[in-house]
Amino acid sequence: MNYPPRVLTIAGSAAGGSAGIQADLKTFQELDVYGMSVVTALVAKHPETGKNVHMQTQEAIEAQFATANKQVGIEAIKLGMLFSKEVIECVADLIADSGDTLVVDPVMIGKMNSKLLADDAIDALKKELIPDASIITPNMPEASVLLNGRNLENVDDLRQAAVDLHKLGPANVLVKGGRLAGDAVDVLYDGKRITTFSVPRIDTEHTSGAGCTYSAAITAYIAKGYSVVEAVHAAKSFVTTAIAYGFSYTDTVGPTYHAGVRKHGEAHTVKVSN
Ligand SMILES: Nc1ncnc2c1ncn2[C@@H]1O[C@H](COP(=O)(O)OP(=O)(O)O)[C@@H](O)[C@H]1O
Ligand SMILES: Cc1ncc(COP(=O)(O)OP(=O)(O)O)c(N)n1
Repeated sequence: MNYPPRVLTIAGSAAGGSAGIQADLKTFQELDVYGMSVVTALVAKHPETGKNVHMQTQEAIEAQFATANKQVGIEAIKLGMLFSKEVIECVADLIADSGDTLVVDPVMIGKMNSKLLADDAIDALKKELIPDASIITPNMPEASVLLNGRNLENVDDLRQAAVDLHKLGPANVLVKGGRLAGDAVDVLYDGKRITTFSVPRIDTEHTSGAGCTYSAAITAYIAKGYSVVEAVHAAKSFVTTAIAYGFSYTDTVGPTYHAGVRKHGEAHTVKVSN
């Protein structure tokens, strides 16, 4: 029997279910890879104290990783919210010799404005994890922070950002243009060639967790044997359909619909150009 590829997300738990570990595992399931998790923190706002980020101990992080690694085995790893310098250093140690595909989503701030990376952790992310990544997937504000505050406004800015971020050492850089005016264009740079992936912007505010869903889908497709370009193409199509069927149970920004492709048939068409 052929078993599905084993994929691990190391990220924060988003209690509301739209992002983080929850988005990653839903995406892994939709794409038929075997999902496992290391929870670094719980993100959930306490109604009285207002405390939003509840860190897990280093011991708990190490225990989860050891379980996934020894009891199951890992083909690909996705990193999401790590929050602190200490967790980044711990995760860097844990995965140091893994040789697995490594997708780094440099999560910093959620769409609801929750702070998901401490200021003093940015340098550690740049030095300890990004250089070893198979691909990094910053959105525009994250790319801007990684480039020391550079202003990014249009697709040409995204192209230059991808080229400059590549100098930090990752094999591939995907800068996501979710916040561009007009079409939703993402730019991939592999050190030699720029490829752009574009879809018409969908008129919705329910995009919570879109970035997590996208990077989880990229991880899943690479684990299934796609090249990086093929994986980004397929993942962009998957996340676009998830965004198209995004919804909300309340009057706040709602989740993307991870089951969009399964429930509604064909995934969205993505224009790919060099
Ligand atoms: N309204 C939209 N219509 C279509 N695609 C979108 C829309 N908003 C974001 N995207 C796409 O969703 C993916 C996630 O991007 P983004 O929202 O920028 O990430 P993040 O959730 O990390 O902030 C990207 O492919 C981006 O182009
Ligand atoms: C626990 C947790 N991790 C990551 C995010 C950010 O998710 P992302 O898909 O990058 O963007 P938002 O749409 O949520 O801003 C999160 N919110 N929570």
